[in-house]
Amino acid sequence: MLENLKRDVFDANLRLVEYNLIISTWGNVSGIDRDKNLVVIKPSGVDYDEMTADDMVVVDMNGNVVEGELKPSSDTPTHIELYKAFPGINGITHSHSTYATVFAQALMEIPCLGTTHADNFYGSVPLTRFLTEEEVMSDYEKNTGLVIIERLAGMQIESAPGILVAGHGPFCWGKSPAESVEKNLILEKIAEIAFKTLSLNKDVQNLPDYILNKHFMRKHGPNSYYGQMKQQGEK
Ligand SMILES: O=C(CO)[C@@H](O)[C@H](O)COP(=O)(O)O
Repeated sequence: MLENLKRDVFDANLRLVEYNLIISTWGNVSGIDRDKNLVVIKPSGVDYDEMTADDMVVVDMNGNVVEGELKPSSDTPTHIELYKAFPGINGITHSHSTYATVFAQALMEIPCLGTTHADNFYGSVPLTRFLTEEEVMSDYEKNTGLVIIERLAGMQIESAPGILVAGHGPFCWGKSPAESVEKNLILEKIAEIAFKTLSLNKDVQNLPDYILNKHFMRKHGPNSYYGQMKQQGEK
């Protein structure tokens, strides 16, 4: 079942390796069939060079395996919570890409210091809080999804196609599994540039709002959430 989506998810997972966003079996990419309300995700702990499209695991929105011999990614509950909360996304990538993970472990949002950042993220790349001990012990992966949703409350998903989970790493999303990987690649480059910029000048100021707005609106246009808000005279 869902052979085409399995192939898309498989190809997207291989892109994590191709783009050097992961090592070992770190990270995972999933996709969702919104008509069938089923998620396809990478199997847990399987080497990418041994993985096949047929190994992709199909789960329902409660995380129950509908098809697949292997155990679904350990982060499956996180992916499911994000799909439930954000109906506009159809692909999710989680990795431990180096510079994004450095900011996540340093408990720092990635400040908007330049135009390539402004083209892709409206302002700083957000950071979640740590999960509480109770959240970790009760349902770690589901609660990881819930703290992401909590942090993004009031924001538009297109304005921040990715987030940093405190002490953990980045989660990114898009209209497809492939797009969610591209967002992680962009996030990782933005994080690297910001890290090196701050290493040169720790007191550097953020990009002025008028440049941020120009770039974000040029890329996302007046029909985007922020385009409409700007037209209504709000931030
Ligand atoms: O976040 C983590 C571990 O911190 C996971 O991304 C693992 O690194 C990969 O787990 P599987 O997808 O293989 O279960």
